[in-house]
Amino acid sequence: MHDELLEKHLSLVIEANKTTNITRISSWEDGMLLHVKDSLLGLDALNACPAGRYADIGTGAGYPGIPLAIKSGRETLLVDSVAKKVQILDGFISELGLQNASTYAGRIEDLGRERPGQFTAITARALSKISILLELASPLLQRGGRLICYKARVEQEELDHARVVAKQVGMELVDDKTFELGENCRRILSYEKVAKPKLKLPRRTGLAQKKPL
Ligand SMILES: C[S@@+](CC[C@H](N)C(=O)[O-])C[C@H]1O[C@@H](n2cnc3c(N)ncnc32)[C@H](O)[C@@H]1O
Repeated sequence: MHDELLEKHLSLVIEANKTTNITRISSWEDGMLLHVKDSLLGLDALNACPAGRYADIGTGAGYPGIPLAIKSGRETLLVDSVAKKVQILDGFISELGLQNASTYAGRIEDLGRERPGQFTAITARALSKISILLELASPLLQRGGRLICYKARVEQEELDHARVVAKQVGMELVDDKTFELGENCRRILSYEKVAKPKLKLPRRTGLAQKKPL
């Protein structure tokens, strides 16, 4: 049943992509590997988060958010700033009959202002550097909640800077695993909210990405 839903989502994505650009992946084989299998590599990390609401920030076509919503059963919010993508996601949710998923059309920073501390798990794939993800996720998370970052190869410089920013925004690296994914690799890093941020978050909308900490 779950696998059927995962496949149905992928076929809806491939179909929608013919008229609106929501992903650069267009073949079934690539989609099964680089969207479905890849998304599920973070399932253990998600299951390690405290019970509660989960958000996939910068979800695009719903990866990894929709496969993780299907497999975990968590209450899931799919967040994207592009209204057209969110409209397509709403169609996916209704076609798939997902009772536990909903969408937010807007910027992550605005969600952070509207629903501070309301999530126990956040995922982000192909969105930003880790330091930026930490800044965006911290205000959304309750203490003990986790940000799960899907990365490929990560330069030491990015990790070092993430460590500095994590301290500023009250987060700490708690898990770091690397998986094989076809010819590529996927590294999944989880950061836990351990303290109040040392600065007021979210900063003005756009600053996290335009003027990173
Ligand atoms: C490269 S896509 C990745 C999509 C998906 N996570 C994946 O891995 O296939 C990044 C997505 O993040 C969204 N995005 C970027 N910045 C955002 C922000 N500040 N708030 C909400 N969505 C954002 C974009 O609209 C885009 O759909």
